[in-house]
Amino acid sequence: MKPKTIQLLVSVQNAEEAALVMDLGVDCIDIKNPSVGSLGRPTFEVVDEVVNLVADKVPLSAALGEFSEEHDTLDVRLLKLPLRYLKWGLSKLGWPMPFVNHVREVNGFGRMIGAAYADAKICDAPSLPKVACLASRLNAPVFLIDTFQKDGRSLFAHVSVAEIEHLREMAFWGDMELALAGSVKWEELPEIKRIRPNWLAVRGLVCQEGDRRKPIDPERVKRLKQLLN
Ligand SMILES: O=C[C@H](O)COP(=O)(O)O
Repeated sequence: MKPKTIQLLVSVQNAEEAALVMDLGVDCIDIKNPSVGSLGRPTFEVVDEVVNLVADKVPLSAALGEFSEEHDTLDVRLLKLPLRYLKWGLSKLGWPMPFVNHVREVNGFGRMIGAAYADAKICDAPSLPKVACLASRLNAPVFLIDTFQKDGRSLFAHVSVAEIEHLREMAFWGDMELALAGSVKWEELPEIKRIRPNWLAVRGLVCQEGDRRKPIDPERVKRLKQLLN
């Protein structure tokens, strides 16, 4: 039996990049503002433009920012858009009840991703296993491991392969898909293919010069797609 392919999610910062990666056949388009953080929130206007452009051709996701600092300023119109996935960063989140209540209030069950930071200690976020349990209880469709600090170090600088494999099992029993992200590098792709998450989520890797704030380079997307197959 042919092993399942790892699906590719690419984070875009505007409709132009969304059109580009849609043509290149990515499996999910994530909308974010990389210049304001790991899960930097895009404006409603940018998300709306991407939604109108992509329609229902490719599943969409949007980053909402860091819950502890930005949930008061969320433009609720974002939640009404047809986005398959939503993700809040959980840095500085001590007691998770306000987050749990928020997911209930916005009826985010089934589309709020459990986004965990591999460098949780640096940003005072709940640990990876804690987010995995929380996400499963909130009926999250996906458990994502990303990095908070975009300082050139990938998720593998903070979490071992054995830990990721354990988390993959937790995700499986929690009925969630596993997504890996966090400044992933070309030379780490064989390890990622060996771990075989459901999703690989990238931004920096497919941007010009590997810089997540620069525009997406189509050649890098093509190369990544080839290497994942
Ligand atoms: O959702 C995934 C992130 O956009 C990953 O970004 P990155 O590859 O620049 O760390």
